[in-house]
Amino acid sequence: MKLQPNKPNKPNKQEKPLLGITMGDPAGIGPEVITKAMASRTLRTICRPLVIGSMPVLERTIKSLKLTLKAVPVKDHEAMPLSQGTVAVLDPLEAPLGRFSPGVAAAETGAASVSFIKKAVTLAQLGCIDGIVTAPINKEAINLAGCHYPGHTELLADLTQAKESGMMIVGGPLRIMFVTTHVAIKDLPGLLTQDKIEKGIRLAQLALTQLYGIRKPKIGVAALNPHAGEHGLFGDEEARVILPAARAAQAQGILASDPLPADTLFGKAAKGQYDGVVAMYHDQGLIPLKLVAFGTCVNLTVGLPIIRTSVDHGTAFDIVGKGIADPGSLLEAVKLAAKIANGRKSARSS
Ligand SMILES: NC(=O)c1ccc[n+]([C@@H]2O[C@H](COP(=O)([O-])OP(=O)(O)OC[C@H]3O[C@@H](n4cnc5c(N)ncnc54)[C@H](O)[C@@H]3O)[C@@H](O)[C@H]2O)c1
Ligand SMILES: N[C@H](C(=O)O)[C@H](O)COP(=O)(O)O
Repeated sequence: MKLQPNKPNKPNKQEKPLLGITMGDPAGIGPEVITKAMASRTLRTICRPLVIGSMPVLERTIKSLKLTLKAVPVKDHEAMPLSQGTVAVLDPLEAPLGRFSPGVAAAETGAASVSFIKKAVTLAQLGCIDGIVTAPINKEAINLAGCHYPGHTELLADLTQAKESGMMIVGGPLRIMFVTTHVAIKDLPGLLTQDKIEKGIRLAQLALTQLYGIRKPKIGVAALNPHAGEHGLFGDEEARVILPAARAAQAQGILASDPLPADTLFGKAAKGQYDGVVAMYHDQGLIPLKLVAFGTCVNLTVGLPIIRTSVDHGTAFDIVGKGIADPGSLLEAVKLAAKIANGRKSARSS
């Protein structure tokens, strides 16, 4: 059997989606969470998994965790072993990854993690896989390797030439779309523009309607400053850019709120008053998310031409090699990618 391009016009509804799972930074906990997830029965009931990563690293991880799994190499467009107990691995590196220090950011492992992502994107674009699920990269390491991106989100947007895309993270009762991602707090006021906030609201609307099937989602738009700026007393971003963006979205029929004090908005969303929230910056949305659901949240890039989900955690260098990394978020990311892929297959065949 070959890793053939899937036929978009004749989808096989019975077949589980084929998902490429990128290893992330080999010096982080990516290999461990992938290996643990591969050993669980759940994963194979959801999808046909293909690990895109370093073969020797995966073999070492299986050994150190004392798991009865066998890593089987897969070359481009080649046979794919799918039985329980085997892990199909596509290693795209020209030479096997050499020795490296686990738990340390380095150019070599950073470069490897970028190669895994690029390979997965190519396979998804060719239709050989139905979507990609990414294990964590280390942003410092990819930058040491000369890949000057703040994260997967922006790299994937460029690789796929997405017109409009952005980061959404879902977990527990919260679905949060981010206007900015990895930026310094001191640069935030200059980076928050009406255009970017409108885009965040549009992407939240897209995800909530198309992926979650909510016909008229209620979207809470977070303010930036304490008490939503208190009429200019604590900042003018609300009046200058956030309110105009919210009003522009409202004029298009989107049920977006005016800017709301962020300290109470997330609690309201958690109780179901909002279907999703647009957060102005990383920690504004990620602190509530990770407080209520760390380990089960899923990061989703909305607006890409390919399916991409990811874990809610990073490379966790402090626990590498200890055998205690939790694969929960990876399993949730696989479930969501498979659900989206199945939905698209059904839509194509109906
Ligand atoms: N999806 C991604 O690629 C992604 C996501 C988040 C962070 N990162 C990157 O990871 C690196 C480290 O970031 P960080 O230290 O802020 O966050 P982190 O998530 O790596 O670690 C934060 C804390 O959570 C713990 N932790 C994380 N994942 C865990 C798991 N699966 N099981 C048990 N404990 C876990 C760690 O041990 C650590 O104490 C950075 O380079 C960051 O940019 C990547
Ligand atoms: N902000 C995310 C988190 O903290 O979980 C993560 O760093 C996302 O990064 P990517 O753009 O690499 O998905």
